[in-house]
Amino acid sequence: MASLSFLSSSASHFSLSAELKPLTNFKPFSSIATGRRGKHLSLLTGSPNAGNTSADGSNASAAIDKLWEWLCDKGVVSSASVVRPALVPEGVGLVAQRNLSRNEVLLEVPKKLWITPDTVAASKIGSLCAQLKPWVSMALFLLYERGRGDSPWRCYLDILPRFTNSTIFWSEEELSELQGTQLLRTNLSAKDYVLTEFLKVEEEVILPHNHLFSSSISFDDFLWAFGIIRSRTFSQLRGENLSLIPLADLVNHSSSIITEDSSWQIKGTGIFSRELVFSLRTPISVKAGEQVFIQYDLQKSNAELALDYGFIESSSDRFTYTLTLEISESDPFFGDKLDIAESHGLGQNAYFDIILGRALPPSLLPYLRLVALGGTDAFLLESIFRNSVWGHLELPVSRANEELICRVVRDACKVALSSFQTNVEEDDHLLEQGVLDPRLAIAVGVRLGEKKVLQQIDNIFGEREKELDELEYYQERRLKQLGLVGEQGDIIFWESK
Ligand SMILES: C[S@@+](CC[C@H](N)C(=O)[O-])C[C@H]1O[C@@H](n2cnc3c(N)ncnc32)[C@H](O)[C@@H]1O
Repeated sequence: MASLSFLSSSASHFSLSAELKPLTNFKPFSSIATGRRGKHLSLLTGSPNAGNTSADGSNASAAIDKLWEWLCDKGVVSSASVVRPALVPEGVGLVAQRNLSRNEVLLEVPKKLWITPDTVAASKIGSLCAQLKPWVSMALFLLYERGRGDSPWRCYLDILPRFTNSTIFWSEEELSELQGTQLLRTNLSAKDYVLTEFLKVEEEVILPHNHLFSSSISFDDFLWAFGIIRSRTFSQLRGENLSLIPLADLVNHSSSIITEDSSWQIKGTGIFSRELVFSLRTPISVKAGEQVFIQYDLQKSNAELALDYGFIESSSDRFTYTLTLEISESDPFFGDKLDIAESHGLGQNAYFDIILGRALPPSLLPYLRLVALGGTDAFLLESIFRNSVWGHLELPVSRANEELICRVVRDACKVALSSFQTNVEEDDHLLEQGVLDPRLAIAVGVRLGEKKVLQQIDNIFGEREKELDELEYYQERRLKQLGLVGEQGDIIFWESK
């Protein structure tokens, strides 16, 4: 992911430099592209490379029917169930079998049917996976089970898509539409991360135990498993709690559902509530025959939605640009600045998500002023100011400091904007033209959003630059506090009579 980075250098002449640098804040749970486009409804039949596309929908429908039978056998669903899986525009989804009221329970999946790190531990490959990260062990488990002819998970594996429109599955050509975006960098670091994990697990587990895996496992296979886990796990079920919940993971996302309340819960049932079930509810009322949707995660930006699930939204709240600021180690005041930043919950590097149409994050300006602080303003870094310095940084410190942060931010925005191939008008025009390929629509939406946020940041600091002469700075505020400035801003002198 690209980000704006402001490195303070020689504070004595207030020089800051702006550069684009990779952002390393891809959150794992938090190249090789498959080269397949568009059609998302491709279901697995044994291996992603041998999957049937569901262009005619018949193979997909057969796989859905088998899943249903399997779930009936397990006692999870019955003819009385209120939802059933079906083919929908988003792939497979859950369709209401009768009118449903808000908060009605849709399904309950017992823990024995979840795929979790515990499921892996109890399997034949469990002992090999003990030291692995939860998601890596689950990825390996999916691939191990996929390779077994008699897998007890076959009916579930067969409804998993071969790919989604997540950017991790895009071809180089498709990715070129993201040129200049932070998403492109994040996607790269995500794939690098998966590759690193793959090479490690290949060397430590897969190759030494080749006989356990019926076919060789490639990076493409591992990436598929990563994409499946990433797109199908519920937001709060991460780390050790990472779980794939068959049937519940068929529910699709809708932007029109904006409730903050979670649509699911894990609760105890049976005698003494000992058996855990995953219970999914509908956040809104739904008519018989309509698809049930939930809100996946209100906090995710469009770049995160594109990377995790392969779709974006049009809401401006989803468009963000992450500013990365850094206190340079070569700054003569590095230690003091770091100390001040850390005592306010920030560090040597600080990331600020700027959201389209929203005010700047409150700690951005103080941090920027801190990074830029130097010269005659450096006295604020002295230890006697340690308890009050942040308060001073929340307001303009000096004209030079304020001018410097405006200039650096605006220069960095211009550099970032110049790295896109298209401008806002061209992207708007493309979107107005109508139906785009789904991946191109994601690319255009994301790059347009990032550019709009960059323009917004540039405008904010541009306006600030115009006000530099009117702003009140530290010295003036201090004189006022001491009663040394008159009503008109004139300095009061005491002359001896
Ligand atoms: C948890 S799965 C839901 C089941 C999935 N539709 C399937 O066919 O298996 C999440 C995936 O469904 C698709 N999806 C869910 N909501 C969507 C939406 N609003 N628009 C487009 N695709 C969506 C995306 O491919 C996403 O990665």
